[in-house]
Amino acid sequence: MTPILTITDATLLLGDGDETVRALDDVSLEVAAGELVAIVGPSGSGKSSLLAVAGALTTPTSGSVRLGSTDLTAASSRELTRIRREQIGFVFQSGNLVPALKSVDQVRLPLTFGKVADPRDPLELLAEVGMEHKADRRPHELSGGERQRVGIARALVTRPQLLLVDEPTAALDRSRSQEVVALLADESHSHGVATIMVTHDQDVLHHCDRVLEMVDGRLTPAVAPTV
Ligand SMILES: Nc1ncnc2c1ncn2[C@@H]1O[C@H](COP(=O)(O)OP(=O)(O)OP(=O)(O)O)[C@@H](O)[C@H]1O
Repeated sequence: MTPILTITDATLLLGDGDETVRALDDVSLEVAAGELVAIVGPSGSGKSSLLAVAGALTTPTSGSVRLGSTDLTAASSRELTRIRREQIGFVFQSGNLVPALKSVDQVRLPLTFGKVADPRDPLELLAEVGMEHKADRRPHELSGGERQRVGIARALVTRPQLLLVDEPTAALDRSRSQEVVALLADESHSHGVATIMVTHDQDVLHHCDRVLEMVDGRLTPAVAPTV
């Protein structure tokens, strides 16, 4: 099967002169449609850098990144902006919702930045993540887990091929964490989305199809899947 995301020999140097940090060191990764891949590893090991490179927010110093048939390392910044908006969904630590907007408008927001070929219906998507009954609520009226659900719906409204998720359970208790990652697994599997999730949370890894570990900018499949 052709992977959705293919990172080949990516190295990312950050900083300058004597202060240069090898944030990514010859990283290769393929993620297939419908696959949920977890990235674990110590603080400062390069996990955020990997998400930034996968999400076309940063171009690696060397190596290549392909999304479907598009080489992101060769694309113009205008093209990258379009790809990020239409083909990549981002989910952040605590939902990153806009304080003034109702849930349904949070989900609709990515559709207001320009034309999207085949958007999901925001209300249907809210129903799918179990939040249709709170479509009119604003973030301060929602729990942490509910905010994450809305954030996940917002990331999926453009039908992205790739979903990048940064520590989705950082602000959640154990049972909410399980629910949110189970939802991510379900959405990835049922809609064929290639998903990469960075997490420190060992308790949610059993929901993931693969677990990789980042150490000193290098990616290894060293972590045994936890059941
Ligand atoms: N803009 C920058 N300039 C210089 N060095 C940077 C920059 N951003 C990150 N780094 C360094 O690159 C390395 C990887 O950082 P990164 O944020 O990718 O790690 P991480 O695994 O996501 O960490 P955490 O779990 O704490 O979020 C670290 O050594 C960090 O200090």
